[in-house]
Amino acid sequence: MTDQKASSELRVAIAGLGSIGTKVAAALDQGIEGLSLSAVAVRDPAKHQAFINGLRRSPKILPLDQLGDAADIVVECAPSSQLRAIVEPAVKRGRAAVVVSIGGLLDNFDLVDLARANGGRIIVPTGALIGLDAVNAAAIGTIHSVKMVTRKPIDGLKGAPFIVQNNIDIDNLREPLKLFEGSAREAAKGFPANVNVAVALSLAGIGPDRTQMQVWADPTVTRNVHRVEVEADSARFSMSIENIPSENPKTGLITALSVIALLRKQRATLCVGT
Ligand SMILES: NC(=O)C1=CN([C@@H]2O[C@H](COP(=O)(O)OP(=O)(O)OC[C@H]3O[C@@H](n4cnc5c(N)ncnc54)[C@H](OP(=O)(O)O)[C@@H]3O)[C@@H](O)[C@H]2O)C=CC1
Ligand SMILES: O=C([O-])CC(=O)C(=O)O
Repeated sequence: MTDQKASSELRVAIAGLGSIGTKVAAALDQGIEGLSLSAVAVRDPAKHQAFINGLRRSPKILPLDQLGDAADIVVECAPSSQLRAIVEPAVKRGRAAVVVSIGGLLDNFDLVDLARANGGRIIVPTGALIGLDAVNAAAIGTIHSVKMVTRKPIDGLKGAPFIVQNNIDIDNLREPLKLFEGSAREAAKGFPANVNVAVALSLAGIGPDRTQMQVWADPTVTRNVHRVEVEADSARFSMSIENIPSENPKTGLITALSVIALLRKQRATLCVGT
């Protein structure tokens, strides 16, 4: 009986044990109905040994491309540069890949076809955003426009390629500065660790070229603030979220919780929200 139950469990692997990955691993280890943590991939095993030893049941440590051998669901929690190395082998094996570095998917969109051809799936959590359920629903009808404004504290933006390439000094800002205005696709190139939310929003709605966004460096805020306005034939809605940064100042604390909530839904009897 116990064995039967265990074998019907969905095995979950996590790629990357940083701000998001450690919280998702800990939640799985503490228990999510019908799921178990089977494997992790890390760049430097020694760095993460203490964390792994602290788990109740030690997962295997595997290379990125072997996670799909050990899991039904592979959760990508690494930099976007690693997205392809994580998602490609998983979906080739017909596994589900949960992707948080969703900005990285825009240049690797063939992975969606690869997943389709092999019975795999690519699942994007709402992450650090809000209201993708409403955007999904509105997209069944016609969405006329989606506009998003992101404001982040200086620490959350440091090192973004757009800032470095344009030689913008944000360290001494005293008031908010609009850094960027354009499409979600262009924003993802300039701010790959900052606007995954805009790409998720765009894929739920009218796509990365029609989704308009602004990025502000704002020394007056302490949270990562995202405001979205949607105009559709079914509804008009505005949503905003003020994320408390995690130990990684670019990443809001709620992101890991969103992934955990998504995993909980995989086997939950009562599911709320689309
Ligand atoms: N969708 C959304 O709403 C959001 C998405 N994000 C995105 O989620 C991703 C993860 O964010 P976060 O957890 O804060 O990032 P962190 O930098 O805290 O963690 C990333 C982890 O990936 C590890 N890593 C890097 N390369 C590899 C590799 N080759 N193999 C295995 N592990 C590797 C790093 O290892 P090491 O410790 O050795 O460097 C690090 O532990 C980022 O791309 C971020 O932009 C963030 C916020 C919101
Ligand atoms: O955490 C946030 O507020 C959003 C973020 O970094 C991202 O979308 O990449």
